[in-house]
Amino acid sequence: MASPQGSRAPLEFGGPLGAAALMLLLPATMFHLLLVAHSGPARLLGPPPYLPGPEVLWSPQTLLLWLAWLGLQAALYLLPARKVAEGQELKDKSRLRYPINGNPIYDFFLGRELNPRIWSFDFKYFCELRPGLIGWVLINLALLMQEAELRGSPSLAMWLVNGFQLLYVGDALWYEEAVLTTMDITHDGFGFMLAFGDLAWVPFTYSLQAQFLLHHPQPLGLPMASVICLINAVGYYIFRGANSQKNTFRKNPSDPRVAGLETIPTATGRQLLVSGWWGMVRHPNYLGDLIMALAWSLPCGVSHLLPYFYVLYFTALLVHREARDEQQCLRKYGLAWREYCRRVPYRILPYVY
Ligand SMILES: NC(=O)C1=CN([C@@H]2O[C@H](COP(=O)(O)OP(=O)(O)OC[C@H]3O[C@@H](n4cnc5c(N)ncnc54)[C@H](OP(=O)(O)O)[C@@H]3O)[C@@H](O)[C@H]2O)C=CC1
Ligand SMILES: CC(C)CCC[C@@H](C)[C@H]1CC=C2C3=C(CC[C@@]21C)[C@@]1(C)CC[C@H](O)C(C)(C)[C@@H]1CC3
Repeated sequence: MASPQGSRAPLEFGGPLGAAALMLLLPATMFHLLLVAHSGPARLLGPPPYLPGPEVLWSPQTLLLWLAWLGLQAALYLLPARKVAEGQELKDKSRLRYPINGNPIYDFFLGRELNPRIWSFDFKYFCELRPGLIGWVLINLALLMQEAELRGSPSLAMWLVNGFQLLYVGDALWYEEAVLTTMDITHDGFGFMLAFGDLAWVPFTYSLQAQFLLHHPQPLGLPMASVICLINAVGYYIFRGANSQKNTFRKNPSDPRVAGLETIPTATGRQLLVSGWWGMVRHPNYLGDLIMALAWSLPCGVSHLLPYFYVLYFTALLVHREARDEQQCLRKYGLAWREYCRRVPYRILPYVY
């Protein structure tokens, strides 16, 4: 197994200090969001309405339920009847690495092991998708049912949020293999960031809009709902189009769907797309994802900032992620990457950023 970063790779996320701060801030933010979503004023920036005592936070049944959920997902993951896909080849496959003076806080946050496995059970790949994403959909569904119980039927806003996010998760599971080329799998280790991110942050904060709607019902008329559906459809079209175009190209550049696209050759033998979606901005998939994020918040109205937390967080995450990817591509492709940046100057939003 290899370490995700070489010993001289520059530190990311603000190094050990940034990593330590994030490990305190992220769980605190998650609890704050959940407490505030349930409170009357639902103020994103105010103090939490109350602090739950340990008797509320600790429940053996909940722990058992959580372990059963992970156990079930692990059992399904291990089923022998499954498709096996190949991941990216590691550069130093044949060499053992001995970490010297690694920073424990930074390493704990980003993880030292790139592919922690026991036999064929890959912890990072397992956690990245199924438990958190399906858990998110189940939490949304539970909130929808609770709303039906409380008010006679689920609101239109709740249906939209559930529908949009179900489509997003369904898409991720349908194109499961594509996760193998994401930065999380190819570059990042399996540390606090991904373990907490996948298993806690995704199901609990990504379901914030549905949690908000349960406690703060919002009127939504059909014309506005149609506009929001259109926004989500445009976002999904860009997100899926861009991701599929790159994945098809990376698998087989002479596939007729991508063979006509203009490319830049690189010293590694790989090529960079410079027309189609990837000629519009350098991260068209992020743009689509962000448009969808907006569509998930709009059904919650504009009276509160809280449901827009996801849009704000996600913009920050993708801007930071884009910068990290940029550094990695510059290291990988050198001059060819500079040429790509010259030909496609905007990163995420055409003519703006
Ligand atoms: N919902 C959520 O919380 C999150 C969702 N996402 C989504 O995950 C998806 C994957 O994102 P991510 O892993 O960050 O990165 P991308 O799928 O955007 O992949 C970036 C890589 O694509 C390749 N590439 C870049 N430009 C080109 C080009 N012009 N032509 C060909 N290949 C190119 C490079 O790798 P190489 O050349 O080695 O192939 C680069 O490192 C995105 O859709 C994103 O929106 C991401 C983070 C969080
Ligand atoms: C806790 C921190 C603030 C941030 C942690 C980040 C993680 C939550 C995200 C990093 C990359 C992710 C991806 C998805 C979910 C969120 C995390 C884990 C993804 C599985 C969502 C569905 C998409 O279709 C995808 C492209 C498969 C995503 C891959 C990246």
